[in-house]
Amino acid sequence: MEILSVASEVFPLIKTGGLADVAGALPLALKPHGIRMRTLLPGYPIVLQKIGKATRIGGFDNLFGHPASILAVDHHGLDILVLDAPALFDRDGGPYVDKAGLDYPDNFRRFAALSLAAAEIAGGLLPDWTPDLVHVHDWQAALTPVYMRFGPASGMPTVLTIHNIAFQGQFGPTVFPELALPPEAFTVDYVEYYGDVGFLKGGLQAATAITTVSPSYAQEILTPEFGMGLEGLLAARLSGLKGIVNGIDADIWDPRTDPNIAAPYSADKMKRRAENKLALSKRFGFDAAPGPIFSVVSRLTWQKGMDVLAEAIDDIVENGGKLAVLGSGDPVLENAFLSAAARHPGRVGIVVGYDEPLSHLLQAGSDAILIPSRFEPCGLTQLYGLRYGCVPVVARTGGLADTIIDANEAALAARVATGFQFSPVTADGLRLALRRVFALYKEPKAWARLQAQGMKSDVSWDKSAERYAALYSGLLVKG
Ligand SMILES: Nc1ncnc2c1ncn2[C@@H]1O[C@H](COP(=O)(O)OP(=O)(O)O[C@H]2O[C@H](CO)[C@@H](O)[C@H](O)[C@H]2O)[C@@H](O)[C@H]1O
Repeated sequence: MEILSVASEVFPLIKTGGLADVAGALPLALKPHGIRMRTLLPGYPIVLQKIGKATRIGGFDNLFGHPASILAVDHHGLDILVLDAPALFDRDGGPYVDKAGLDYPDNFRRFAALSLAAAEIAGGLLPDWTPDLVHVHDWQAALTPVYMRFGPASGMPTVLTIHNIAFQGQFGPTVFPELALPPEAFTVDYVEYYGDVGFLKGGLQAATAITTVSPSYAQEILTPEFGMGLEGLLAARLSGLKGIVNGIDADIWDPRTDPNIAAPYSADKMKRRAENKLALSKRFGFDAAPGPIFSVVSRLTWQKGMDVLAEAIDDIVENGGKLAVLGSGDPVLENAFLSAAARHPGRVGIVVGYDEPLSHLLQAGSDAILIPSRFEPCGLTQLYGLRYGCVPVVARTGGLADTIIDANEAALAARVATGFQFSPVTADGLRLALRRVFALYKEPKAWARLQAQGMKSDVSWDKSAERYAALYSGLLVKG
């Protein structure tokens, strides 16, 4: 089976969040199922630099006013197609925002171009390859199924995966004439969305099947609280909606071989984990007092409940804990953590920014990772935590609820607990959970069992890749 995957970020070429991890890991996980997945992404400068020499296998004389090429390359086992369109992607800032952190004003055009290029590939642009099915991710690729409906690949099945319904790619109606879509696409059946143009909305209407990244989130987005305005549309498409939980790349995230950590360890050789805790303490300037280190690796945003955590920091310190934060985002929240670090020297530290190697050391060296998200489609950091014996403390929502087994008395007695869940997502809710964490941490045997149980959890892609493979096969049979 030949599949074209389309995403705006793909690890290890470009990553700003979990989408990249998934888009980079799924193709490898599908290989044993006889599926060849080629992944199209934009040719940002860093991507072109990382791929090095690539072959031009097709192109456009005029893609939204400019020439563009499709480059092909094998990058560490990933079959990569790059849309090299310098007028759209050769920019100084990040993939979506400029150096000042502002959205590029032509984002609608940049990601419409990605989607149109994908639809053209599906329609036979490349002389030697057409896919059997197209799988697109998030709003940046969501117009692909819409373009396909109006082009030569109109009969080809498509899958749209929602990684976060909060990001919808909504633009004013004036962009519509620039999208090279026929007038009938500006209707409620396609991209028209309360008078605006909705990229995700159009994709949800046009895709053959819709998935999201956990079964609980698939249910939640049917409600007004989590659906962010799209709950009605999703309810109408219920038979085509499925939740498939993310896995993790077990080679990149392996404490036995991870080059980013201070000392390797495994479930049966946990002693050396302490060296990582020491290295982490040094990196964050922590004092030598005993007690658990809590970590955060996250965008610092309201979605991630970081304001709630900021309120509970003093309690962590009063109970003898420490907090190491890696992240960036909302300046108000960055400042809240910076001032907590100033208030509690040796106990609270924050690295503002994005640091992939440090994110590994945090999983290997801290005792527990805090994920107090208000909503979480899947979440990956709790899965990394499980694999690294870093106990996840999570809000009971979305994929967090699906992947962590709360250490309540019954689960502890049955030896199936893997972390802590709490709700509601308030400072008091979190404080109650922290109280349970501190109590269990004081029982080294019980704590070690919790870590061991987590490390035994299957966080690989195996089962989920099977589910995607079954979904694709079903669509192809129907098609
Ligand atoms: N400052 C930093 N430095 C280094 N690494 C950092 C970092 N901040 C975050 N990361 C890394 O970025 C990834 C974030 O993963 P999340 O699951 O939290 O996804 P995110 O909310 O971005 O995306 C959405 O997509 C994913 C994938 O489907 C869903 O799991 C999730 O619920 C949904 O919100 C992790 O690999 C994490 O280690």
